[in-house]
Amino acid sequence: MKKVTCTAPVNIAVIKYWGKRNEELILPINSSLSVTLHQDQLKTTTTVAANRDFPEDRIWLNGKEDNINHPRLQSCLREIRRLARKRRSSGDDNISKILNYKVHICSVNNFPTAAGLASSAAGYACLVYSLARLYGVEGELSEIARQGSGSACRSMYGGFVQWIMGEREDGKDSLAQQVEPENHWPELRILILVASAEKKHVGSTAGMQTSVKTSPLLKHRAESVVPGRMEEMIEAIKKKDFEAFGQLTMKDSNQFHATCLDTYPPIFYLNQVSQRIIGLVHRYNAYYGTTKIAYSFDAGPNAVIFTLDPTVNEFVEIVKRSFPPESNGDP
Ligand SMILES: Nc1ncnc2c1ncn2[C@@H]1O[C@H](COP(=O)(O)OP(=O)(O)OP(=O)(O)O)[C@@H](O)[C@H]1O
Ligand SMILES: C[C@@](O)(CCOP(=O)(O)OP(=O)(O)O)CC(=O)O
Repeated sequence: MKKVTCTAPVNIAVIKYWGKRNEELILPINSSLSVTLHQDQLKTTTTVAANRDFPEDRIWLNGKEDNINHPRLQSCLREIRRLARKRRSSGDDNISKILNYKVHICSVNNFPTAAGLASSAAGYACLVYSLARLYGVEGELSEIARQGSGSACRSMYGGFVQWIMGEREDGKDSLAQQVEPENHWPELRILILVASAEKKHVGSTAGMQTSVKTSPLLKHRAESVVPGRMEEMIEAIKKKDFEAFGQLTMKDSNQFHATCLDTYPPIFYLNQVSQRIIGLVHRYNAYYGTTKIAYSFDAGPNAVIFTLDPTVNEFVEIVKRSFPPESNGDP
């Protein structure tokens, strides 16, 4: 038996991906950019084992058996095995044996699954990386992780990562690329305020399909807004300019949720707690006359807060005062 265990962190998009031009290959209608969290925070841990006694491939997600025939899971397995076969044909005998075995995959998220906290990103990045290690496959793996879940390709790298949308129909140029490494902006802090750990009603995949079909705002965003924002965001990150970084992050999150509202029928991911957090952040920044805190919301009500180290304690105190424990269900 051969067994490998790996971990992969969640990434939080500050320029959001929303909408595909190819559903099967998972090719996006716009580029996106994210910050990958540290390995010791929100993460997936996956163990993959290959054994000659396993009669079939199987997967367990958070302790419960899941559907191994899920097309996205099958795409990742097929692509990694294809690369492994290529390696075998170039003379690597160790791989031959394992390629004849079935695999068991066991994956655990240390945070809520399918609650808008990018579990599919960490989950598929971890799956692809673990399988690659099992089969001794190396090289550009973001293209395979992308076929599990679009946002997963960005979790293949640490630090600040862009997913370049690409132009080719076969998706070979739709890849993740590190913009700056993990240690680039050590003062940057990310806090997650969990407004609800419930599974969301409209998943990202289905939600963005409806948006592509019905939202004129999404088309405008992809064609005329995101290209400029990608450039501005990369510059803000390179210069460690929090004012620019924070404002772009909030504006992009707001526009993403505006496209959800522009979708027909509309999709609501934010709830009253999210709206109160947005108000709190803007009041805090207005008080200081500068952007000291920024928020971003994925496809769910949970807030991701970006700030710099000296601001953390004061802001956390304000959140605690605004959402006392007895107000139940709040962060
Ligand atoms: N550890 C994992 N291993 C494999 N697949 C996973 C894992 N975690 C989540 N997934 C898959 O991802 C799905 C959830 O993805 P979905 O996009 O709906 O939510 P999310 O990723 O938590 O939120 P969002 O992408 O909006 O931030 C799960 O139903 C499961 O199929
Ligand atoms: C709002 C988002 O988090 C949407 C993520 O969508 P997914 O990557 O989960 O969607 P699929 O490609 O269909 O699996 C924004 C982002 O992470 O860029």
